[in-house]
Amino acid sequence: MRWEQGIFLTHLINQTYRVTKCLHLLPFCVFLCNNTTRDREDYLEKEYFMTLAKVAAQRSKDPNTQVGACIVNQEKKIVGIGYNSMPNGCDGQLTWTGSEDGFDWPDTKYPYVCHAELNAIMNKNSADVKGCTIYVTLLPCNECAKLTIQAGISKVIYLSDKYNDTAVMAASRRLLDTAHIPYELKLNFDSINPSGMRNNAAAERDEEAEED
Ligand SMILES: Nc1nc(=O)n([C@H]2C[C@H](O)[C@@H](COP(=O)(O)O)O2)cc1CO
Repeated sequence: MRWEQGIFLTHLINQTYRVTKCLHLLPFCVFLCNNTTRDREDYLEKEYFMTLAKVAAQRSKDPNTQVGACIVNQEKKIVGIGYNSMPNGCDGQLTWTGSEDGFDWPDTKYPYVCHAELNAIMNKNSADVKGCTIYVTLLPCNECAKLTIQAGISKVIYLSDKYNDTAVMAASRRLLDTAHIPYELKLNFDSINPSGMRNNAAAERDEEAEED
């Protein structure tokens, strides 16, 4: 061995010794790297937007079914939000009567109510909603499916399909399928009504009546 090689070897041994002295810090460095430089992976996305749709639903004055919708663009920005309501200026002047027996169609809410999807699209704060995803707490009806298609929305995520077996929803699914718009049932949320405020209030009233 030449003397230059000797010096180099001594230097190498010295460095290795220094590194091994710090090896106990390695797990800490890995922890730091994992926790400070990487994005969290379990952040909310679909649940976040669906929760906003659920909150919007709570603004509805429909005593029977409250629906909310939240439209999100490809940058994951909210561009529209809405809930089922009577048309502007018509609050308190039209009935909320639903499908109860004994009422003709013009005397129910159905010809008049603006669905959550329509309101979310109309409330948009962007030029259009092309390529957006709509989060809606109830599967869109055929009229809203048409609206969704014509507005250029490219995906539907819904929470409840309580009217799944009706002709209206069959037509809606046919429309969405034909227009190649995927619709996805977002599970792991309570259905829209059981824990709703109206029902809680009704349950509380029932409990109070039972106590009296
Ligand atoms: N996708 C939907 N968006 C909506 O905003 N709605 C609204 C219209 C009515 O106000 C209510 C349905 O009333 P009911 O038939 O469950 O008492 O929900 C309904 C659907 C489903 O058809």
